[in-house]
Amino acid sequence: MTTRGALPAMRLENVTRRYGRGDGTVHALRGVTVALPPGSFTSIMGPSGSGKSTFLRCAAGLDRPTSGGVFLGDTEISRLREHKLTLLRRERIGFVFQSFNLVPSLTAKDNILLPFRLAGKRPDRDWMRDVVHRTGLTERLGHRPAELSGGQQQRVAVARALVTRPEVVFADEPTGALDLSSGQDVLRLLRDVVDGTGQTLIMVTHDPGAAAYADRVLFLADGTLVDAMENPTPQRVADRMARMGA
Ligand SMILES: Nc1ncnc2c1ncn2[C@@H]1O[C@H](COP(=O)(O)OP(=O)(O)OP(=O)(O)O)[C@@H](O)[C@H]1O
Repeated sequence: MTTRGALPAMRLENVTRRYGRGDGTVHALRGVTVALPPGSFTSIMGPSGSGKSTFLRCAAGLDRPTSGGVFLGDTEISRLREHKLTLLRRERIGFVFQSFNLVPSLTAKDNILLPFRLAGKRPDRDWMRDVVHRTGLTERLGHRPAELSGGQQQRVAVARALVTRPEVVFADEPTGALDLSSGQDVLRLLRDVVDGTGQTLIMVTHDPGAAAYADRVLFLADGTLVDAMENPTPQRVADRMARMGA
C-alpha cells in the first residue's frame, strides 16, 4: 500500500521535450526519470544547453513535455488543462528567479502578499509571520524594491515564493545576480527553509558552491541525467563538471 507520506514530492517519468521538427529538431530532454522526496533540496547542474531550464520548466508546469509524465505528489500535472495548471502553480508551487521579479511600486510586504491578492484569498497570519522572520525582513516590510539591496530583494522574492506554503519551490539561478556574500545568505536561507519547513526545493545553478548547499546534485548532459551526487561538496561538484567538459 502506498501512503501519501511515502509519495515523492515530485516525479518525472521518462520525460522528453523536443523543439522544432524534421532536421532542425532539438532534443532538449531525452527520457528523464527522477523522483524527489518531500523535504529534499536538489540542485540541477550541467553544461550550457544541457537542458536544465527545460527540466525546470517542465517540472514546474511552465512547459509541457513532448512525452512522459510530470507528477506533483499524486497529481499528473502534465495532463492538466491550462486553467487547472495555472491554479495548481499558484497554490502548490513557488518560484524564485535570478532577476527577483518584484513589482517596483509595491512595498516588500505587498510584494510578499501578491500571490494572495492574485488568488483573492487571505494569508495565514502565523505562517506569514514565520516566513517574514525566516527571511529576516521584519524591519524592511515597508520598503520598496529600489530601497533594498539585491540580497534583500531576493529574500523578498523567497518570502513571496514561500508564503502560499507550496509543496515544491523552484529556483532558477537564484544567486546569479548577487555578490558572493548576499548569495550565501540566500542559499543558507533556502537550506534553512527546507530543513525547517519540510518544503521541497529544486534549484538550477552554474555555481558548484551553490549546488553544494543541496542534499543531492543531478547532472544533465545533452538532455539526459548522467549522474547524481549525494552530500555534495563544492570541490566534488566542480570536479564532476570539469569531467563533463563544462
Ligand atoms: N524554445 C526553444 N526553441 C528551440 N530550442 C530550444 C528552446 N528552448 C531551449 N531550446 C534548446 O534546447 C536545448 C536545452 O536548452 P536549455 O535552455 O534547457 O539548456 P540549459 O542547460 O538551461 O542552458 P543554459 O545553461 O545555457 O541556460 C538547447 O539546445 C536549446 O537551444
